[in-house]
Amino acid sequence: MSELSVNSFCPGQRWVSNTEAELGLGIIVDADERMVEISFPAVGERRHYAISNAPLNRVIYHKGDSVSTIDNQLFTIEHIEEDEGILIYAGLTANGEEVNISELELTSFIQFSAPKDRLFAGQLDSPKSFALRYRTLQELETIGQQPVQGLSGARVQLLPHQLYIAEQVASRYAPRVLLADEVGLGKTIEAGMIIHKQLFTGMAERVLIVLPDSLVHQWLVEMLRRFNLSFSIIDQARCEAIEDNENPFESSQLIITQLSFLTENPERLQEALACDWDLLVVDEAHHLEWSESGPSQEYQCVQQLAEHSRGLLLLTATPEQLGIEGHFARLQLLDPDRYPSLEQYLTEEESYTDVNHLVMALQKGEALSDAAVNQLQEWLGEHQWSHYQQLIGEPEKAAQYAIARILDQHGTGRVLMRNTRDNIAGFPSRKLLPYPLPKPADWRDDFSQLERGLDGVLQAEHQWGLSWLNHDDRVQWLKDWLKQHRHEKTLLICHHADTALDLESHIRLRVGLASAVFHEGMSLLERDRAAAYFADQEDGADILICSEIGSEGRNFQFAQHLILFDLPSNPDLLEQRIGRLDRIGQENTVQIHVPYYQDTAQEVLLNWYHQGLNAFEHACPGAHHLRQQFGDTLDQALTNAGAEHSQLHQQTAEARDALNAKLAEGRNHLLELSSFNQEHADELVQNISEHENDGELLDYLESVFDSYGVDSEGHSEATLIMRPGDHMREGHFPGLPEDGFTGTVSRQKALHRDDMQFLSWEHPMVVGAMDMIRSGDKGNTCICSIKLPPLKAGNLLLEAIFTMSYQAPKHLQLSRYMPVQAVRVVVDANDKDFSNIIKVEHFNQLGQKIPKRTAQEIARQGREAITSLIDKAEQMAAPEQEKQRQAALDRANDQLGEEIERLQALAQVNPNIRQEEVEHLITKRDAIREAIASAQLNLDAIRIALTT
Ligand SMILES: Nc1ncnc2c1ncn2[C@@H]1O[C@H](COP(=O)(O)OP(=O)(O)OP(=O)(O)O)[C@@H](O)[C@H]1O
Repeated sequence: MSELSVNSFCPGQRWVSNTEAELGLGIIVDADERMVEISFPAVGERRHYAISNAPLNRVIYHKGDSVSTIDNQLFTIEHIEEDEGILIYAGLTANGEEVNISELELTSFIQFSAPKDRLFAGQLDSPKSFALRYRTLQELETIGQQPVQGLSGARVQLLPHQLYIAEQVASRYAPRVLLADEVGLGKTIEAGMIIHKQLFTGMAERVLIVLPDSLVHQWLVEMLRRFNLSFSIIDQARCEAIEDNENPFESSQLIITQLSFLTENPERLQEALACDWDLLVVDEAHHLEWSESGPSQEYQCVQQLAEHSRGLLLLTATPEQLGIEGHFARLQLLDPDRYPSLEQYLTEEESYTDVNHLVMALQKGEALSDAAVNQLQEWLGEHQWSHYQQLIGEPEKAAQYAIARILDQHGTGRVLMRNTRDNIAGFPSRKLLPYPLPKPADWRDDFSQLERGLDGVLQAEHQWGLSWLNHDDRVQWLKDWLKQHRHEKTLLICHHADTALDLESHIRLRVGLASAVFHEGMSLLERDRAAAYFADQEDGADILICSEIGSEGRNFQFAQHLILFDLPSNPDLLEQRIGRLDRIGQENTVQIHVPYYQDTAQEVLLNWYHQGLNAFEHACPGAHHLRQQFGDTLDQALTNAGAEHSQLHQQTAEARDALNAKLAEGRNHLLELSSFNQEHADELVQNISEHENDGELLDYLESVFDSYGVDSEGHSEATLIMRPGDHMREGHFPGLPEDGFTGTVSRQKALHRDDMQFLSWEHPMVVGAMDMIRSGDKGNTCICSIKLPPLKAGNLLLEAIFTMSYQAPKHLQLSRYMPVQAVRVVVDANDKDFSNIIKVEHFNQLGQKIPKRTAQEIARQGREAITSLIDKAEQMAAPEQEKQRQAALDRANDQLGEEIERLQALAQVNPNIRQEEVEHLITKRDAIREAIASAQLNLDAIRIALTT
């Protein structure tokens, strides 16, 4: 081809820009001795260049290349001729038709992006860009191999119990789980981590969070501030702003909405149901009431959504708050195969102690009695038993296998995760401070005669009606107390909004404290403002007075004092109230102040909670059960307040101890086993900590910023200020706002400084930059010179990087079986394999940049030699293709095989499992296998080095 005119410009010739590849294929319009004019029809632009340094490369196709004409006719070149400087390509179309096409007739819509095409089109990158590209692949490979992938970027303290649950749950395909940690242990954070990991690893794309009204803002802020996840709220206002026929739930991938919005607007529910969801998250799930007589509207709404979503996270600290049936119904929402009937569930609960004993024996490696072996065989079922038998030569592995199956299929199941304060060190204690007040003379005890029944006594304000503030001694007590505790942040919870409102205005006027009120009559915005005013440490409210809605989900751990102005009749609600302060981040003993009237039902309830359940100073896991067990006796005691009730307290306390012991032996221990494993959790923490702050990320970012023209300057240790530079290569840099931002790689700093973002390998800017580099072509071709003494001068060396690529429907999520794994090959003209001898660092350090024109000349003149080097490299890398396919297949078989096996085992005990379900999984596994089998190893980047 050397006789073809490659360097002189002639109108009609096709050239390409070296610096603006996106312009497509250009046509020379005019050329004289000094200037050349070129038009780029694909983008409708023209450029004028001085001939001496025009950044243009002549495009000459070669025999065997497939090219397209302006009319989109594809042909393969057979022969090339030149006619007065213009190339004529002769070739064959797909139908075998012979064509003669002038280069003028070729399509202008081409982009050279494959490394080989770019190299021969003279589009060469600097050694720095090549090094950055390869480093990006290596970093992606490291990230993809870490079990903590997706969990390390959140701006949170690394708490083992949360990381453990998040890792366990988020690694599953379409997880369906009830997160039931005790109040305040961080379920929102766990859910955030799970969502983030699923999104980060491509296992989920569309997420719907359904919340009680009062928690919308808090979730929105937590998701953004802690996880960089930007959710959109869909409510009435947003729907009105959206076009008539557009489904508002399609307007974003990440959506938060209110449960009440869906139950009150059936057409909106239908719109939500019309969408495809990967993950549905429902907070305060105990509100989804269900009983055999009929499910609540809320339950039905979530049930429909749950059927339309692959994954489901239900969050509640008090799963049994509204009854065991409701708890069961929610478990059934999550995993109908595992929880086919209430009856079976109740029977199973009875056998948790036996399950626990067997699991413990297996864990300790004890010899099993004949009875235990029979039991194990029965529980495992035929298929799993035979698998267990096969493993028996490796006792530990066999035991682990059996334990996992028993816990899942006969224990508390893999859908229920619960951590308790007992598992977690460092929680502050709680202290009850009761304040007895003499019973007023006009007190009405007989609540059967009161309009509000028991509430008329527990919520004393009802005794006096509208003028209650003048009569109720709790009000004076409160004023006195507040005067003694001025400027100590205090949360007061009472049942009714009206009570909260009356109290707040009274306190504000009479005590002169900065106060705020929080109740269901306020708009969401007003409530959030009130909560923020209370949270403000410098100019904020000293006291926040809440109605019952303040007792759920909200974060008030910066306060130490909780005043319970009345007591709820449900002990789970009591725990929810205390949980506002007794949560992660509380640094002091939580002081629970309870004013009450002596010799009234208030005193009876207080004493029963305290002496019977010990519910003020400790979370009481069996509270709901005990409330049911002692319901009648307690109700009687409440009507007979003046009597002695120590026997009831003692009986309750004994039952509590017995129940706790039973739970510890059975359910709770099983839950603990599946919800927490200290050793594994510590490994996760260590794994994240190890990679943090090691300088690698900042160093990487420096190279990226340097290459893409982003300005950055040091702010303080481990902290950078970043902003778009004046000479930024791309108009836009992913994740970098116009006015820049400050980011730190120090987790501690990020936790204390809201004005800084937490920079990690999972930060959107870092992910965006890596994605841009990986999917773009910058850095995929490079020609340099290298001096390596043993190698003779004047030879070409090729460093080729390959990665696997595949075409598969997104829902198969192939990336989780086939993470990035670059293959690097170095070869010379004698076919000698230097891959393990000349490392990438050698090239990076010894490779010298050479003038672009010279490099382009090398590419042109060395085309044949380079092509043959690439062919050789492809042959050398080829076996990796099979290896990577096999590794991906193994991963897919492991994960999906386990799921199929589980379903088959459950089907033996649960006739509801349909054969189609099993078949569906098998079909999916086959599709994944097929996609993996067609994955190809492709050339990602090439660097040619001329030895000197
Ligand atoms: N890992 C963490 N790092 C920093 N703060 C955390 C972490 N986990 C939880 N928190 C904080 O602790 C508080 C309680 O967390 P969260 O709201 O997730 O708890 P919860 O279990 O959902 O509570 P509830 O049962 O009341 O709904 C929140 O203020 C949260 O921001």
